[in-house]
Amino acid sequence: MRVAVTGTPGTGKTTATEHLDTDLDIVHLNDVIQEEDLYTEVDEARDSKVADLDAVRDWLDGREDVLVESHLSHLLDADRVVVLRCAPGELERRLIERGEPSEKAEENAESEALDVILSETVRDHGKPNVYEIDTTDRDPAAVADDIEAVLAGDRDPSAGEVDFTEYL
Ligand SMILES: Nc1ncnc2c1ncn2[C@@H]1O[C@H](COP(=O)(O)OP(=O)(O)OP(=O)(O)O)[C@@H](O)[C@H]1O
Repeated sequence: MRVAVTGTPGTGKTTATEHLDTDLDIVHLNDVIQEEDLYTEVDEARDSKVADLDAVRDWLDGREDVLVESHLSHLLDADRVVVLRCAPGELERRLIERGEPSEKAEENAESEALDVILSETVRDHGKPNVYEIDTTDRDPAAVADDIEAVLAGDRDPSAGEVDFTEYL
């Protein structure tokens, strides 16, 4: 089984997946992209690298029973996709606290309010394979418990129930 855990930067994918108790191999994809040079170019303006998704797919090919964590993971094949959500104000606060520039924090908060990643996920994977989890005001261990429920098949699919449009 391949599970993707996606969500806007700051929703807590890395932190929550570090708390998981699972037999799946956890792939922190952004680290792999850096370490294995799986990018096509460096975006100087955003101080980030543009991932080479074909190279990422090749790297993942043949790896069974993985949980792939990244804001890009929903762009890859997966059996189930977990989309972590966070209220935009709290998301911005988390990113600033992590040391991100305010522009980047604001941009991500707006993207979260607009459901960008959720929409892409539903478009590419279909609603029955999507599991939305709101992380606002929840600690990482509780979020990890919810992800474990998805892995165990104990949680129903959901998409669009979290509504942050009041922040727009
Ligand atoms: N449930 C939570 N409650 C409060 N703060 C959290 C929670 N989860 C993560 N954080 C904090 O928010 C920041 C972002 O978390 P994290 O790096 O796990 O997000 P991410 O979604 O993996 O981001 P990226 O896509 O950039 O890797 C970190 O400083 C982390 O300590």
